[in-house]
Amino acid sequence: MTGPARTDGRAADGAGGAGLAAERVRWSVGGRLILDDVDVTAPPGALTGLVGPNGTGKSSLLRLVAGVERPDGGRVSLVARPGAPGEAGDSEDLLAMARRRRARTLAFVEQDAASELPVTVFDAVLLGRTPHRSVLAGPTEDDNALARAALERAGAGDLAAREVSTLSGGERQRVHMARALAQQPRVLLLDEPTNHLDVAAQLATMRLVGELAADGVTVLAALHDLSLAAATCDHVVVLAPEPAGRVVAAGPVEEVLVPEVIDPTYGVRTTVLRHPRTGRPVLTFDEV
Ligand SMILES: Nc1ncnc2c1ncn2[C@@H]1O[C@H](COP(=O)(O)OP(=O)(O)OP(=O)(O)O)[C@@H](O)[C@H]1O
Repeated sequence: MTGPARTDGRAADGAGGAGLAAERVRWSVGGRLILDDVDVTAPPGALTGLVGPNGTGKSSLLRLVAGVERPDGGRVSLVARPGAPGEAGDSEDLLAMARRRRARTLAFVEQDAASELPVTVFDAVLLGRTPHRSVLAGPTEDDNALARAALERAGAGDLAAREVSTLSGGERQRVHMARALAQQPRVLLLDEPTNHLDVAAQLATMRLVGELAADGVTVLAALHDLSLAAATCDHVVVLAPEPAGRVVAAGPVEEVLVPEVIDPTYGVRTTVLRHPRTGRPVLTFDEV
C-alpha cells in the first residue's frame, strides 16, 4: 500500500471505481450444469443484489467470481472503463490476476464461513491486511489501526479479544465483514450478509454496505430477502432455475422486483406496496 493508511474501509489499491462483469459464465459439478451462460454486471460504486430461489447458483456464481472455483467457460473482469460500441474499453481478467493482487482487489464474505482455528477476532480481522504487506513483514501500526477501525465499523469492536470459535452466528458474521473491510477491496462479494443477524444488525450491515458503495466499492451481494434488496440495492440480478441457473432479469429495483419477474421465478403471487417514508417498494407474497 502506498500513502497513508485509510481507516474508513475504502479501496486502497488503485484508483477506485471499477465495475465487475461476468460474461457467459458456465459451471458444472458432478456432471450437472449449475450455471448456464450467466451474464452479471455490477456497476462501479453501487450495490448490486443477486437474488433467486434456493439452488439457482447464487453462491456458486460468487465463488466463481472470487476465484474459489474455476468456471468451465466465460470470463470475469474488472471493468475500469466500459468500451463504446465496437471498442474494447479498459478491463482486466480477474481470474487471470495473480492471487495476491486479486486479494488486494476483491474481498469475499462467504455464507456461514466457519473458522475452527484458535484465533482471536482481532487476529482474524488482521488477516484482511495480509495481501497489503510484504510476505515476511508483521503487521504495522497502520494495519492494527485499520483492523480496529474495521471491527468498530462492523459493530464488533467489543469482540476483539474473543476466540472466533466461541462466537454466535451473528457475531461471526460481523467479524467476517470486518475482515473484508480491513482488506480495503475495490470489489466486495457478500453471500447472504444479513444471515444470522437481528433486524437492527441487518439494517446496520446494509447501511454499511451502502456507505462502502457510495465510497466507490463495487458490491455484489446474494440476498434472500427481496424487500431488503428493494430497500437497499441500486441494481438487482435475478437468477432462475431449470434446467440450470440463468439470468432472467437485471436492472434497477423498480424494473426488476416486480410481479411479472418474481411470480414465475419463485412460484408465488407478489404484491408491491410502498414504504410510507422512503417510497421504496415493499414486497409481500402469497402462495399461488
Ligand atoms: N460442490 C458442489 N457439489 C455438488 N453440487 C453443488 C456444489 N456446489 C453447488 N452445488 C449445487 O449447485 C446448485 C446451486 O447451489 P448454490 O449454493 O450456488 O445455490 P444458491 O442459489 O446459493 O442456493 P441457496 O439460496 O439455497 O443458498 C445446488 O443445487 C447445489 O446443490
